[in-house]
Amino acid sequence: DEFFTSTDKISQLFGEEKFLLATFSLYIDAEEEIVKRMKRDLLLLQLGTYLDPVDPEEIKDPVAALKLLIRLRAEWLSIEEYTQKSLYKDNVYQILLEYAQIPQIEDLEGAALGLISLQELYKLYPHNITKETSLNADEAYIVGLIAFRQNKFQHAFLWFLYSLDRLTEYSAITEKELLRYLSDSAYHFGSLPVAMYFGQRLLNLDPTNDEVKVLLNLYRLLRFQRTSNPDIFTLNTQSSKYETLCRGEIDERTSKRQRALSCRYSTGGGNPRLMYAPVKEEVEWDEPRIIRYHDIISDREIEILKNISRPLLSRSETKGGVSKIRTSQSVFLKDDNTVVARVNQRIADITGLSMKSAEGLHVQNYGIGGKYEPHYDEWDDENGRIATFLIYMSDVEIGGSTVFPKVGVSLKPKQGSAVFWYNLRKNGNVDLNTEHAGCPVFRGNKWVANKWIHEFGQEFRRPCSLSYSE
Ligand SMILES: O=C(O)CCC(=O)C(=O)O
Ligand SMILES: [Fe+2]
Repeated sequence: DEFFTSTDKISQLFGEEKFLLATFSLYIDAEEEIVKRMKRDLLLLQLGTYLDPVDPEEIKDPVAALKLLIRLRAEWLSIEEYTQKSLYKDNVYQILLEYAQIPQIEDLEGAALGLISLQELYKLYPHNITKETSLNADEAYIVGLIAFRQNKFQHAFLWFLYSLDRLTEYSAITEKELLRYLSDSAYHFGSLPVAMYFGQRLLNLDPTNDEVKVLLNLYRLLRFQRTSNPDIFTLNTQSSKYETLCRGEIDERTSKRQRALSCRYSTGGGNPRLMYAPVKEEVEWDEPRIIRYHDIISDREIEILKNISRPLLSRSETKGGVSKIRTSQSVFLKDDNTVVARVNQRIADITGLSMKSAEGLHVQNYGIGGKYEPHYDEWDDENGRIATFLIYMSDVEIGGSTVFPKVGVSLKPKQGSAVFWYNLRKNGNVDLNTEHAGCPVFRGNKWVANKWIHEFGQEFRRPCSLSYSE
């Protein structure tokens, strides 16, 4: 409205002024109320970390790692809700918060799926895997929800059940929501009586819930049409050879054959650099020949390699790009660093192969349940990956072995040691028995470094053969 052209209108403004100031005062009260709420929420968050601390040492436990991701994300969401509404736009703290490193939803999903793949491999129930670090009802619900969205209905069911068991008055998730998810996941898994049981419990709590009434009627009808009724309470997954090996189940024949293999000191065929410091060489398998070299890299060199790699790590890829079959981060290091160059030289000395056409040293760190499913290192190249030199830069407490499912071999990571094998036979064909995998890491931080050695330059070092069988 226009005021200056009418004194009558101007006199109305007196009332307006009173209103303005009174409202401003109320506004400040409301802001104060928000500050109070922020302080209360901060206290709750602090209390949460105090009562249920995550120890950085414990991150090698997959549940502790997942818990930290879930909590950080939840904390961030509640802080963000306030700061986005804040009066003080773009103040320094808001900017600092914006740049904080917060796990994304994909992190939670990946971590929960890593956990579930460990449960599948080792047949672990939620109460088994949370022996060291327990999850509260809300955290367990999140794991269940991620499993549900990935159609892993049995695991979803078991996690919802675990959550229901831990429900308290402080939980954000409610009994009704959990019962609904329990019923739904049992239905999708195919266990109709269980779906009906939890549906009925929900209806008892919430008698006016018409949707559940409809569902229960549907389940009753379906019950007579369906024949199978799988037991949702018992984990019963079928295992491949890869999974059995990862669980550490080695058959008697394999271990007998392994015991017959030998161990010796080697000078790399009289290499002057190895004459006075021969390497400890152990034959891990005869066909394909897999050799383990002990103490070929020092703890100090390992620390240096980890330190230069840390800021450069990014999600490892496979032939088809980023993939669920390979969950690790890695980086190819350039040869200009002295430690990298020294390690390259040592590999050349030990293997007697030329590093001229080799790839840069590839440092790799695995995540929660991190693995690399069975694959060949050779990518059908003209100048193929003739051999692999795999250095273990850490021990792994549980899981994380390198396994060869075709021949039944399992190699346990041992810090400072390396394993070596030829991917290609002398006739240039891929040795199909060199298919291998990095097993899911169950507990520990697994670091490895690969050196992929290529064909070009090896003509006189590893003579070719025209024979079909060599
Ligand atoms: O981590 C392992 O044990 C195996 C790694 C591997 O096979 C690869 O990176 O190609
Ligand atoms: Fe590999």
